[in-house]
Formats: sequence, C-alpha cells, structure tokens
Amino acid sequence: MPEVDDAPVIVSSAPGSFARSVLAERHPALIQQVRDAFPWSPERHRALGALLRSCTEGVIEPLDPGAHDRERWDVWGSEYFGRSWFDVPFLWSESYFYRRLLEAVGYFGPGLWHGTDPFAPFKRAELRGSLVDDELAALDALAGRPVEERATAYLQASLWGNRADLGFAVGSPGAADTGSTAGAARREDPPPLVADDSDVLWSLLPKDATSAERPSGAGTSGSPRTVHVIADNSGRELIPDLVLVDHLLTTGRADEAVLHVKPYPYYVSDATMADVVDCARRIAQASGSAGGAGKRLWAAMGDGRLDVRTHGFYCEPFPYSEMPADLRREFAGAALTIVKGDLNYRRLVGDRLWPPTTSFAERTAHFPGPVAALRTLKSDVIVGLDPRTVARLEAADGSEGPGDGAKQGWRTSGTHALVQVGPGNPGMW
Ligand SMILES: O=P(O)(O)OC[C@H]1O[C@](O)(CO)[C@@H](O)[C@@H]1O
Repeated sequence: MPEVDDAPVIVSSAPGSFARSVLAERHPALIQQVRDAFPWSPERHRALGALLRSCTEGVIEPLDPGAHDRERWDVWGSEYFGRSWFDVPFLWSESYFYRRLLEAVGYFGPGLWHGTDPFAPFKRAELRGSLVDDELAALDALAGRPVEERATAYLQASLWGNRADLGFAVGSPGAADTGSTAGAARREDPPPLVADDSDVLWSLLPKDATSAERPSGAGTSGSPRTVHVIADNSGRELIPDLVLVDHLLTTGRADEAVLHVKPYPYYVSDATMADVVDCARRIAQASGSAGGAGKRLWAAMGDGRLDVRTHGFYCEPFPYSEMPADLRREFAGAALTIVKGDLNYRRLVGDRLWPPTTSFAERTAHFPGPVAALRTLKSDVIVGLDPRTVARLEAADGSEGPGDGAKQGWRTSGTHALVQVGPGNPGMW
C-alpha cells in the first residue's frame, strides 16, 4: 500500500480500470444519447461528432476562442492540452468532458440552443416516472412513526437516492432502476453500510426542545443553526434530499438550510436551480404526507429558511481542499455540511487511490466545519474503512485492491454506501 502522501492520482489509462471504462464507454454512449435526445442542427451534430473523436482517439484541446470561460480553462488545462484524455487526472478529464459537451450543444453560445439543458429529457422522464410516485407515496407509511425512526428513514432515503443516478445508468442498463429514494423506508433488505457515522451526524444536530419558544430563525445560542447540503443528482436523489431538509427544519434540528446546486448542467443528472423548482413542484403536487412536505418546503423557500445557492466552483475540476474563500466562509458557520454523492466525495477526500483505511477526518481536515458524506460507492476512491471491513469486501469480490480492474465491484457498482462524518477544521478559513 502506498503511504498516504504518495497515493496515486487516478487517471484513466490503466487497462480494465473503472476510470478507463468511463472515458472509453460511458462518454461515447452519453454523446449518442444526447445526439438522439434533440433535433440538433447540422452544426451541433458536427460539434458532437468532433467531441466524440477527440475524447476517444484524439487529444485534449482548448475551448473555442469565444468561450466565456476560455481564459480560466486555458490556465487549468495548460498541462493537459495536446495529451490523450486517458492520461490526465480522471477528475479533470471528466469535468472537462462535460464542459465540452455543453459547448458542443451550444449551451453557452449565442444561438437558439443557448441555455438548453442537454440532459433535461432524461431528468424529466425520471421525474414523470411511477417510481417517483411510489417513493412519494411511501412517505405516508412513515407519518405516524416515532421521530427517531423517521429521521433514520429520511437519512437513508437521501443516502440511497444517490444510487438512482442517470449518469450511472449510461453503459449499465438497469443500474439506476435499483436505487431507492423515499422508499428506503420500505426497503426489505438494505445492504449494510461500509461505514456508518449516522449517530455522529445526528449528535451534531440535537433536537432543540426549546425551538417552539424561540423567535423564528434564532437558535439557542442566538444565531440560527444552519445546515448546508451540497446536492448531487436531481430527481430521485434531490427529492429525498428535500424531504430530509424539511424534516430538519420541522423538527428544529436546523433553523435554516442552504441547498447548493450546480450553476449549469453537469454529470448528466446533477441538480441545477431549474431542477430544484421541478422537484419541489413534484413533491408539492403529491398527495398525502409528501404533499405536506412539499408545501412546507415551498413556504420555507419563500421565507428564507431554505435558501438555494450556487457557485462556479461546483463545476470546476478541483478538490474541495482548493475551494475559494467565499465558499469557505459559508461552510465555516454551519452546524453541519452534508456532501452528497460520489463526485462530491472524490472532491472532498481527493481523487486518489488512498489506502481505504486512511482516516476520513484527516482527509477532510481542510473543510472549514463539520462535514458529512452521504455516498453510494461509484468510483475507486474510498477512505475511512476499518481493516476488517476492507478484508470482508475484498474477499467477497475476489479483489486484490485498486487497479484490480473488473474485480472492483464493491468500489464502483453503487451497491454499497456510507455515511462518514468529520469535524473539519473551523480554523482553516
Ligand atoms: O452522481 P454521483 O454520485 O456524483 O456519481 C458520479 C460518478 O459517476 C461517474 O461519473 C461515472 O460513473 C463517476 O466518475 C462519478 O464519480
């Protein structure tokens, strides 16, 4: 095992590696799906074809000269232009792929395709689906349950909602169908979490017995207790995230919540503001308990207890240890920041082949306050496991560790999940 400081950065060149399969198989498949999803003009088809050639057999090239962010990417890509997509850090190449895909469909351009989310048809289809109906209806069964039980169910739903990732389904037919969101409460046989700091998470958000007597928005210390959620996917992940937020607000575990979303479409199903509106509307229009939660969320957005924010950093190809000072300040004051999903996890702990027993608290010591990761495992990165868990997972897989190609099922298949909490370092900002 490498020493922690020497952990190799993940690139996509290793034959049989997960990162290679994403670039070699998922990205071309995604380009085809996007091609088929709209009646693009010849110019857009040409651009998509050029991107396909570049990312499979060509080299990385700078953005178009007129791109609004060309200067920034020129700096960020200066080491990588002219090289194969497979030879540069996976975190960088994947992020740049999505930036180039938006360029190819004219998302930032002056034409009529400006602002068209190329993933919107997939997101809409998911929201319309009966699985969402079932999951919202499942909330009724929880309504009369003790508050602790509900809290656990909402947290689990938010966690497993990360499995229902549209991008994850590209190249793995059926994978996204097995995820569960609000329906985690009725999941019959939940696989055990590979790490579970749920108790620590709840201890950071004690129920506030005095909340009914306090002036609105003021915690016991006089300042509001704020929980930030850095969202990941829209649809069947964002819906249970919002239900969890509603629970935190209605039970006084949080006075205010801040939901952070992407400034523009990214990684297929990542949530943007438009997706928040669609999901909030979907919940509010449901009947029963879900509808009640939706209406409360709608009201909370109206009175400022639920704020939705974004930042350019969320679509940049960098780890959270490099986040800018303005974002740092936001998280520094939070009771807790919940970081959702696989990509955010990679960015939180660093996209490297860490020994899996590396301390999560140490890897997240750069974060400016308490931080919780809720993630299903969909890439090679993992830290914070105890040695027995690693041995069990590797034995079950017949795997010999990262780089062991196809045998890395537990790390990448989305069948395992974790809740990890670290104290961060409030002094860091
Ligand atoms: O939506 P999530 O949970 O961030 O998952 C995204 C993950 O999917 C992939 O893009 C491809 O499977 C991974 O590289 C990435 O980490």
